Amino acid sequence: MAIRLIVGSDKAGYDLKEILKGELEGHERVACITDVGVDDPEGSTSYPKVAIEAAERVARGEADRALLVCGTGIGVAIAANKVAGIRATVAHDSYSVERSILSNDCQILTMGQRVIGPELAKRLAKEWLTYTFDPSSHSQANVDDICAYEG
Ligand SMILES: O=C[C@H](O)[C@H](O)COP(=O)(O)O
Repeated sequence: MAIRLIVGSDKAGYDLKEILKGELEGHERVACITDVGVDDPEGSTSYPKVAIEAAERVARGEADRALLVCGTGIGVAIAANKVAGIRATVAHDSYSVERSILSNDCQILTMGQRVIGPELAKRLAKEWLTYTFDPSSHSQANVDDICAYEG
């Protein structure tokens, strides 16, 4: 099933967010893209506010996944993980991107504009879309333990 995707960033991630949005628009695995900001390179909304807005939309079932960018990818991951039910991680390599879905069933992938180049980021984002968590895999029990802690 095609993915309803959210993208978002602070100003430190704006350029890469725009590049990734452009790359994924019209992708066969993407049903739609909702951009929760920032809307320009000087946008003043903080990374926690953008990340929490995106994560809450995913948690409410309004979108399936989010791709968030800040300077490092760390801040948006920390903030998104504060939202109940959300599993978010920064990843800048192919194996971690794969395992974020297949091991951890993460709904949110984050990247850092100051860390990764745009061509690798585009490739990883497209790879990310090809993976689907298998609830019959052994990894489900691990994810269940995370969910059980959240209550
Ligand atoms: O994780 C935080 C991000 O990298 C953010 O874009 C920049 O945060 P800073 O300005 O506090 O370094």
